[in-house]
Amino acid sequence: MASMDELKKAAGVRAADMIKDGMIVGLGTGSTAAHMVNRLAERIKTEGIHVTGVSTSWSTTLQCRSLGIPLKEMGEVSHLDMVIDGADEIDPNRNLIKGRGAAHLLEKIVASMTDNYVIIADSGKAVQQLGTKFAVPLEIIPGAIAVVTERVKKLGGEVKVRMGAPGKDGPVISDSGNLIADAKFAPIADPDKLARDLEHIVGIVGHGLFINMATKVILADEAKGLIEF
Ligand SMILES: O=C[C@H](O)[C@H](O)[C@H](O)COP(=O)(O)O
Repeated sequence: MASMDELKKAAGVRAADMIKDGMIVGLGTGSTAAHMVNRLAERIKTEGIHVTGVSTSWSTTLQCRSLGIPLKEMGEVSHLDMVIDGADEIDPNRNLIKGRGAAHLLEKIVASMTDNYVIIADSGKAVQQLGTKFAVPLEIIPGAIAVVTERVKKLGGEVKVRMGAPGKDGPVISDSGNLIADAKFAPIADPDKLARDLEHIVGIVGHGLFINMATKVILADEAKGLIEF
């Protein structure tokens, strides 16, 4: 029986093998994206392909540096040939919840730079409706936490500031210096509307709903192998 990690690796390897020589590629964050980055490094070494990455977090940047993957700064580019990333929930329309690792704001900026956005995951991430298992991660300007909590409540969500244990006392602070919180909604009937409503709340600089962004999903399933849609 394949472990969860083996399934994530299968999806990561499949996506890394889609990268072509000469591409500039956005590299996501998380345990599944890490497998993709490892495979990309292996291809750069063994096949001699020239690929430049754009990282979505300090975590991925450090991994790329240790593996010798050349990187460009996010602020230097406005178009990417491809972006590959993991997700926390994926619905049948390829809408996503992302941000378990607090990287969703930078991941969304990078994802907005491509029309080739590939999501990789084990099949346990597939849901019929977003919000089934996960809360919606928010990135919030610290001084706006009280007003954001009130406004999100009016939309039916319960906001909890995410705590940094075991590696840090107090709240999780994003790579951009903002507070991370999670807003729990009942399964989300209209994710597109909720995404727009959250964008209208001053003080929220990013949320983990990724609507109509992914162009391909690769799911690794124990019984069915790789599923693409
Ligand atoms: O902030 C983290 C990201 O959105 C991740 O891509 C997402 O949480 C999936 O991570 P993993 O592949 O570790 O489940």
